Amino acid sequence: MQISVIGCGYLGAVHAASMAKLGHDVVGVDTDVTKVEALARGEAPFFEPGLPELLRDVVATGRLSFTSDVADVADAQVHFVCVGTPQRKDGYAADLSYVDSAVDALAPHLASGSLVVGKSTVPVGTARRLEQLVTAIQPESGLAWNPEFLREGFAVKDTLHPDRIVYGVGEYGVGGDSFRAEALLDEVYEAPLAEGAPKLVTDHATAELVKVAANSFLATKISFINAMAELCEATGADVAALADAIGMDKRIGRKFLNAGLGFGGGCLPKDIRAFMARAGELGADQALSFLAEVDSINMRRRVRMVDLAREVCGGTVVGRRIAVLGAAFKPESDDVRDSPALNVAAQLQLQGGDIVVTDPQANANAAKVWPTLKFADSADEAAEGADLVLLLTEWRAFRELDPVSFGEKVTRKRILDGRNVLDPQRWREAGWTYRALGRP
Ligand SMILES: NC(=O)C1=CN([C@@H]2O[C@H](COP(=O)(O)OP(=O)(O)OC[C@H]3O[C@@H](n4cnc5c(N)ncnc54)[C@H](O)[C@@H]3O)[C@@H](O)[C@H]2O)C=CC1
Ligand SMILES: O=C(O)[C@H]1O[C@H](OP(=O)(O)OP(=O)(O)OC[C@H]2O[C@@H](n3ccc(=O)[nH]c3=O)[C@H](O)[C@@H]2O)[C@H](O)[C@@H](O)[C@@H]1O
Repeated sequence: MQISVIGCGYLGAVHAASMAKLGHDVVGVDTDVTKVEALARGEAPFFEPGLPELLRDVVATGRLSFTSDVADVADAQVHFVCVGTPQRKDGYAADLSYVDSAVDALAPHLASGSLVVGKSTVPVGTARRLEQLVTAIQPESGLAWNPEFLREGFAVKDTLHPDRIVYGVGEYGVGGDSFRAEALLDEVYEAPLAEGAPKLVTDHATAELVKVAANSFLATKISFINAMAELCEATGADVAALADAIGMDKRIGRKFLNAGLGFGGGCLPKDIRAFMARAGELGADQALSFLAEVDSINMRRRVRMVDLAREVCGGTVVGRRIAVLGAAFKPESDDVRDSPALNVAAQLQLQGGDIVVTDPQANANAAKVWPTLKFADSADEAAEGADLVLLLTEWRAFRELDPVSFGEKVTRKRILDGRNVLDPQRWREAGWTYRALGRP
């Protein structure tokens, strides 16, 4: 099948390459010409495990190409919209300007019988509005919403082998027939469906809500355990043991109960805020008032880490050399959007600390956001002469540090484990002062 993917960022580049891997003929479209040129050479413009190999593989088959001109995709039967929906600068709502301009630019090129498929995360109601816009220009077309649940760091695997596939089909569907929209998507996802991925077909609004509800639930789970961490800190209890114990209840589950610095990234924080904003517009703000608490518990973790660093440094960080291990919002990613690690590093620098950051993949992106920070190529280099070490993104290289040899680099053996991933006993036995969020 001929497919286009509009917007080739973290989501779209992986989606385009994966669809070509499934055997489709795919054209990726992006307004960023540099990105298009890199992708056309088969180079991933960001770090994502498995993506470089996949891109090289499918670009070489000729099934995947890239363009910055949306007119080039007029022959496609299915068009996936994967552009960004960041938080607006003037509040919590999602900025839909990229989605609107992508669909506006695409609509005049839609062939009869083609389907526009939204994958970006949008406020409920967007699909219906866009469907009216699209069918006004090409009445023999339709629009479906097919939310994406991939995780950065596992994006290729999550796309090729999804936990579930959700289609939100419209009232009209292609040429007035919503079954046609479903049939086209079945053809796109033939391989994962044949592998047993569950499929859920619903209306536009439910599909849009499934996505933000899932991210809100994940965010709530993380803030729940971080609220327990606050209690643990007040009582001397251990949140890691608590998470293990409650997680053994199959109804609760241990996943997404890792307490620490909390959630960041280009999705969870902005999605819960956009969801609250949309609920307000719909007159249902009370229903989601708990998400404001989820957000503030999360943001408090960053403040707590900064306070703890100051406390361990004897009341001030002014002039203290602090090594920050991690800048990405999570391991296996170079994404620093709303990164808790980078936020803490920046706050400590603003308070007068002499901060050296190191991240296996995200140094360059972090330097674009905070050019005044110093960056090192390794944990050892960052730790040289440090008065304090902060582990803020749990890359394997940091989790596996040897406390004995690492201890030889620093001036003072003090470490704050912002992700609860080190063995406190081992580090203490090697002479370190070990502190973590939510642990005695
Ligand atoms: N990053 C992730 O892991 C996931 C993201 N999502 C959602 O997917 C959407 C995209 O997210 P990311 O890929 O992370 O964002 P991103 O910022 O990495 O990528 C967006 C891309 O769209 C391009 N673009 C903007 N306007 C365009 C236009 N008019 N025509 C063509 N290209 C255009 C940009 O140049 C950029 O390359 C968001 O709604 C996000 O919430 C959903 C699931 C996972
Ligand atoms: O909509 C999206 O873009 C995606 O958002 C998240 O994926 P992602 O942002 O890649 O990363 P997660 O693995 O969910 O982690 C998010 C943040 O939560 C933090 N986290 C995660 C788990 C945990 O137990 N504790 C915790 O603090 C991570 O460190 C990270 O900062 C969801 O997991 C995906 O299903 C979704 O598709």
